[in-house]
Amino acid sequence: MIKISVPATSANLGVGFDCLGLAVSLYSAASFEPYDVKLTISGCAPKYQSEDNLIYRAFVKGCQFLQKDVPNVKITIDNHIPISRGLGSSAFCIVAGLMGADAWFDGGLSKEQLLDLATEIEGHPDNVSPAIYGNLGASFIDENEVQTVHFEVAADLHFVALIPDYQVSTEKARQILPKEMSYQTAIYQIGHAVALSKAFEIGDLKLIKSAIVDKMHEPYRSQLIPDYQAAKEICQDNAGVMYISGSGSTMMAITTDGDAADKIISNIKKSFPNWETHHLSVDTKGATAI
Ligand SMILES: Nc1ncnc2c1ncn2[C@@H]1O[C@H](COP(=O)(O)OP(=O)(O)O)[C@@H](O)[C@H]1O
Ligand SMILES: N[C@@H](CCOP(=O)(O)O)C(=O)O
Repeated sequence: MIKISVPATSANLGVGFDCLGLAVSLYSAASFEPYDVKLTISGCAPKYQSEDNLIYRAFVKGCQFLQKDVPNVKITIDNHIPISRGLGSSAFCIVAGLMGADAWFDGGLSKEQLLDLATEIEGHPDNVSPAIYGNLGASFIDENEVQTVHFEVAADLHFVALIPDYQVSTEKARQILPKEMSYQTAIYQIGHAVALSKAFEIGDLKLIKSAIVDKMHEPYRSQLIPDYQAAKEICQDNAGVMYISGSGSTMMAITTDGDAADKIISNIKKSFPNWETHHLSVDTKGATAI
């Protein structure tokens, strides 16, 4: 049996819209086995148990790229990444499906090929890059070729995923964004994004706090998260800083102190007892066949 484990990913990191993404220590896995009918899928809601399933679609794309007939397959999902919450559940599906096909045929796909194929399906590289490589990825697309570089993140940074009990669809969160932005805002974003990447690498929380403040998507998307302001205040009151993870609804807190992370969790639980929270570290390995 082939089993692919993929880390959750937190995209954008504030100012790095569609470019920056971080792999974190929360994992989902998908297993692939030969079967006697075309397709059977378990471990997900009935609405995802069809040929439209994103893991299967990526598996088919992987087979086609390797010029192999798509085999009958049983897919079993062991899911821990909440769906449509801004933690890269779609990147998990895409990377797992492609790597499943590669392992099935011993196809020898390079990570670069995997990243190109995964980005083609996802449309943006910021989740799939760290899902494949681990760590913090900075990526861009040039004439259909995806370029990515990786930063190791300082080990003393703590991440806390604050996951509301409501979803935000990535599609809707992209539609509400303005079509243009000014030169002035572009200059602001570039300077902040470059400084933020360094701040993560050296673990400088003071610099993270000023560099992470986004003007490109977060002011618009915060309107889709009714509890954004309250969550932000809880993080700030407990020596942390917070950004919208991916397109939301998850908000990610960063601290340099385990006690502060625990305080953020207990205060969030008091105000929002139905939210899920996870105290996370950075995943350094990316997706693996296990
Ligand atoms: N465990 C899963 N099982 C089946 N489909 C999934 C799973 N996780 C994610 N998906 C697919 O990915 C979509 C969510 O993608 P998206 O809205 O981009 O959210 P996210 O922010 O979690 O990546 C779902 O609608 C579904 O098609
Ligand atoms: N850059 C994308 C990232 C979406 O991430 P997801 O985890 O919400 O799928 C965006 O912000 O739209």
